[in-house]
Amino acid sequence: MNFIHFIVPWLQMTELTLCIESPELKSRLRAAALLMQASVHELSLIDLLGKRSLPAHWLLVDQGLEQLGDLIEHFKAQGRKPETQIIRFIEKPWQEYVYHDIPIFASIVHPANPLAAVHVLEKLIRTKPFRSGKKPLPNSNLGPYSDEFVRSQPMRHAVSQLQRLKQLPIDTVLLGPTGAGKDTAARWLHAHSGVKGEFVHVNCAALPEQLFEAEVFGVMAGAFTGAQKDRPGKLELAHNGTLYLDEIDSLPLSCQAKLLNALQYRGAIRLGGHVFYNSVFRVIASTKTKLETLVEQNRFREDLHFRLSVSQVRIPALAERLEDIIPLYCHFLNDVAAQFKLEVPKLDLEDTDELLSRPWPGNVRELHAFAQRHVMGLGEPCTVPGSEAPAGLKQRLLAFEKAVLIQTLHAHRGCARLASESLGIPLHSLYYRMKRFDLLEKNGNHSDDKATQCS
Ligand SMILES: Nc1ncnc2c1ncn2[C@@H]1O[C@H](COP(=O)(O)OP(=O)(O)OP(=O)(O)O)[C@@H](O)[C@H]1O
Repeated sequence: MNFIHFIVPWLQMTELTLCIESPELKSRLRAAALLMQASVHELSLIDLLGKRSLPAHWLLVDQGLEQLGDLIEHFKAQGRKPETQIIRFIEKPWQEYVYHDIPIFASIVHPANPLAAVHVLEKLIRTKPFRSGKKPLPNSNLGPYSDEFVRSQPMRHAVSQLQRLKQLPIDTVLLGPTGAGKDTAARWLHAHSGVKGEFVHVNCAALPEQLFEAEVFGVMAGAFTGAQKDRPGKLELAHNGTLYLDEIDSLPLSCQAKLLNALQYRGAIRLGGHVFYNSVFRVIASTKTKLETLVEQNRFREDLHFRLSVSQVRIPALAERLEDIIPLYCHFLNDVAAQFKLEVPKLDLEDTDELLSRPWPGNVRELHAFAQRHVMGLGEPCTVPGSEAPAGLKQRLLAFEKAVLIQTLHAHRGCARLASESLGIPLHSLYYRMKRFDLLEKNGNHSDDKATQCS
């Protein structure tokens, strides 16, 4: 009730026109208007088309884009620029991302109750300009769990668990399919944990069994041929920080026993050494398969599973996160376009349908790659209206060459020397082409220093 008392005096001055077909939505909005004590008119689309100018400052509609287009054309034909702000109610969140030429001030997903309607209207009207129909979201600083793209229930649940766990120094297992965002979650937990130490990544799938002890526990000089210097292990490096055991489901049983001891006693003895060292760290482990299942199949030690699984968070597959797909995709389109100073492609309903109907076996990683290809115009992921291929063969070849350069530079993190080697062209020739396509600034430092660092 406090909320209503607070906003009512301000909203009393608001004039709303409802042009709403859905009876249910109409009654909710009427109730909302009553709560707001706003001045309300109700008009059908036909009534509106019969008028010479739009009637109120705020026009609330639930019409399709076609009818809205007719409406706008009608007022344009009258020689008047409609000054009314249109708020469109939509059924599904992703419809908001369909860009069009209709000047819609904002889109709201059907509010569930009158109070919610008051809340969204108040917020929108106050924060003008909230979102234009054409411009994608400015999102360069959004964290991975921004409300903008955590809309689905399974992901919201995962994020709320991560929020709870972030400052609890307990070991955590992240479960999820490839590319779903386990690494992202682990880094986020570390970054928000408030600890001073490092985030130390151990890729258990890529670690040969024979090197496990040397890598994880460290080595003393002379421990084996080639061990010329003392080298700290990952366990030591993670002191006061986080030890991230990526793909722990791939760790051989023999290594699991050694790891269990080290986790139990929070320390180890370097290979070839005699002194036990202690290390304080939090363990985060990621797995694609449930550890319980691996235990049942005798592929994972039960005691290690119990040791690690103090808490568990499941990062859902993208296919379970339908509501997140379009906002995430728009975020990636923006980011990639900003990174390479390219145009942000438009999306239409067909694109969104395609994005929502794909199975996404590679999850967020695949969606990201899809957005990269889309921005660079490589292998059209969706039909993009208004982005026809360049007319002549020469232009097409040039566009292709530019896209290949951008992709290669990106793959080598902007290192010109590695990119030139990968493309099989001399460095000076790569610089010449980068200059020609105005790519020199876009990829940051391409100095020889940088090139040397990349070796
Ligand atoms: N919430 C998110 N917001 C933005 N980008 C994300 C998000 N989740 C994942 N990504 C991106 O998706 C890609 C894959 O994510 P990540 O490496 O975290 O997945 P993973 O589950 O650890 O994959 P794998 O099991 O194959 O190692 C990365 O490029 C990451 O930046």
